[in-house]
Amino acid sequence: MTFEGNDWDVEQQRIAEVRKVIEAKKEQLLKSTGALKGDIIDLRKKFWDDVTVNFDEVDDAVETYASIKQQSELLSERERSHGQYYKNKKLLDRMEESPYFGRIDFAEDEVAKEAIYIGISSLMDKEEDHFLVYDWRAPVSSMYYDFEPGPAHYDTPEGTVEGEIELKRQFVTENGMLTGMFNTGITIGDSLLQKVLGDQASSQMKSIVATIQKEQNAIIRNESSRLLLVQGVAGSGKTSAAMQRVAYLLYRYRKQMNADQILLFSPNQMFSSYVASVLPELGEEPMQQSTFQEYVSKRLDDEFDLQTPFEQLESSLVTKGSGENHHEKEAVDFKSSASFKTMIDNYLGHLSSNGMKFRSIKFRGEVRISAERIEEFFYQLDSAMSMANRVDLVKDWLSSQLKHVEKEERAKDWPEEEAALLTKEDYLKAFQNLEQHQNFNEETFNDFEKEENLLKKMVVRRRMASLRRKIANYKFIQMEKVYEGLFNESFPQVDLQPKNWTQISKHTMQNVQERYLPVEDQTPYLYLQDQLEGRKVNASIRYVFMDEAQDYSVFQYLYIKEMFPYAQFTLLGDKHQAIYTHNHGGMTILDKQAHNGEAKKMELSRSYRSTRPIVEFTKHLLEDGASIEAFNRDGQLPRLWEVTEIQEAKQKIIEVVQDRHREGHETIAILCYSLEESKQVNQLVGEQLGATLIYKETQQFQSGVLILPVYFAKGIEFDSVLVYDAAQQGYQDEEGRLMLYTACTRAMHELDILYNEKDSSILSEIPEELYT
Ligand SMILES: Nc1ncnc2c1ncn2[C@@H]1O[C@H](COP(=O)(O)OP(=O)(O)OP(=O)(O)O)[C@@H](O)[C@H]1O
Repeated sequence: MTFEGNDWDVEQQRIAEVRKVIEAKKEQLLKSTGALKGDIIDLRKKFWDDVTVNFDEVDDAVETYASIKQQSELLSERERSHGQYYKNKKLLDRMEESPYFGRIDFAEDEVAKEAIYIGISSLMDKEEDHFLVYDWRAPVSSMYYDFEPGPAHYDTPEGTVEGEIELKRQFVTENGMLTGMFNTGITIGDSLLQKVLGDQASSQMKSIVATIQKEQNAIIRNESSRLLLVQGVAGSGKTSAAMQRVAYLLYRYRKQMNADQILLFSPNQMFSSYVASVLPELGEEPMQQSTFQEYVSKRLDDEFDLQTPFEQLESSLVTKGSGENHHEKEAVDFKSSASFKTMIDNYLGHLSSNGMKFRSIKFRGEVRISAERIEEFFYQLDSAMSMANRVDLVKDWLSSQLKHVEKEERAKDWPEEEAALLTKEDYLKAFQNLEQHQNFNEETFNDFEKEENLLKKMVVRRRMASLRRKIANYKFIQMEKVYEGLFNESFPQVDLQPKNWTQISKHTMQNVQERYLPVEDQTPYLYLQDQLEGRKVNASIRYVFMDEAQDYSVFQYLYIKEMFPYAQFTLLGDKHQAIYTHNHGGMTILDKQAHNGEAKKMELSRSYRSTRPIVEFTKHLLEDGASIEAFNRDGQLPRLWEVTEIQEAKQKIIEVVQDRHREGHETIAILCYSLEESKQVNQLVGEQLGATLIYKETQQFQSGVLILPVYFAKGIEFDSVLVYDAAQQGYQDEEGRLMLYTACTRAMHELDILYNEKDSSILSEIPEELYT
């Protein structure tokens, strides 16, 4: 709508005034920062001037230590404040560009009426009396997202405040100048959202605070649920909601919590880098981010050749239909389930009385404490104790046994021989050691016998260090054998076993013996290990977010949950994008039943990413896609291109990509069924298009022409998407359908689909008027 000149001018005038205040605050900040910076430089330069260094006597050393500590605390306190100032300055810079994005005029009654301006952070006037801008996360700001003009209310710690919104307005400001202004509730649809969604894709996710939708706001501000499940269709803003929720929680609990106490599990590293900029953009520190695979690798990489989830998926995709992976699928399904966890719990009960496997402790090639002795010691311990307690007692016992071994070894000849070969540095070290611990002076060190004893002790200690380390790390348990025992006939669990248990068992044992651990065995293996070793839980994390949650198995979720017992969980995902092998047809952790009903579930059914024609098209790829709503943004109908031979495909891809380039699109993805297919397509057109092949998950997301398998594109979006060979066999079953849906829903503005023979494919189910 057009505004009367007056309204526009008044708002532009206010922006200018607020910018002046921002400018003044920046100057003030700069002054204090300048002083601080000077302090820091000074402190660093003169660090040692104010420290009295004296190690002559013990008392002097203690004093020296205290004075260094005091000085470095002073320095780090100054550095921390400087960091805070720097952060505030960046926030003010951003606010100077665009001081606020929204306004509501809220009247509690005839007298108490206020124009509330909403921005990324709050701002007080010069006198620090009134809010010129309210933080979008403040209680009063929630009305901006939740209500159209008319009756409205918001919650405060003191209770609910009711009133009337008389005006709701959105602003677009660039470089401090008002470039757009919309009164909502009068215009049809959301003009600002239209504008934002029409923008080009970016290699970094953007914040959505100016246009958060009501249903997303409910997710962002939810505080009551310990477990929040968000099922949202592709492009409905799940990841966006998760990011703004992190920012909200950091604001809401700013006195009790910092960003290090929030952890996001993301699907892959490419995604991690894609979302990394959102929180800094909102003036917050980024939360911790990890992929579950990173955690698993850290724990098991030394011991096993680990399959990655992508390798698992690729292998299942390329062998699909060949009948080769039939048993594998059954194994994956079972090992991903809660039943398998129950089976392991039962197995732990069984291990309590027999079946533990230990490793003999060898030193210099000789068994010093045999596996049988360790086993005997373990099983004579009170079985009422937990397994982890008993294992710990074994560890203590072994450490003490090792002392005897050490003593015996010192009496042998080899330490003396090895001591003769010690370097000068070693001697010096020994001497210092002696001085420190035994108050020796130089003369007594010349005592030959003492010197020799000390050196022998040192030699033996050194040789035994790695053994001690191994014992401290529970390497005396033969973990891989204990895991194998789970699949052994001596532990019958008939009621829980799946149909092909014998075959599954054989295959698993073979893998473990070959030191290869497929994805489905990794979490169960870690779980069993943790139960035996009594791994410490992480008590500091308060919130855990799991994005693309449909891709985690029930077992993985239960494992993660136990790892963070004090955390509240937010799981976000889409059952229609469940393309991982363990989830076909089954329940995902987004289902309430997976949590015994103890969860709050919220649904997002409107898709914001893609244009209306793309959403209308993609929802027909699903059998139950009818409830998916499109946001009203215009665009071209998706284009289907029939090609019958490879040279024709090559020609078409080049033509389409060049057209999209000409139209001004920067991020163009050619999405393929598998990595194998991506490589073939790259061979075909990669060079000519200057395309980048994404072949591993650690690659950074970038703009340009990208060729990648669908599973790498999860969670990410592109201006234009070309799906290659969409009628191929692999896309025909239920799993394939979800993959094709995932692929097509990555497109923001343009969707092109290449196919060979569409008649018998899923594409033939789509009404013809939805594409050209
Ligand atoms: N309220 C909003 N305002 C502006 N943009 C939005 C809003 N909600 C979503 N978007 C945009 O829609 C796109 C999709 O959002 P997002 O990636 O968060 O969705 P998603 O549900 O996680 O998608 P998927 O499941 O397909 O990965 C992004 O470009 C995001 O910026």
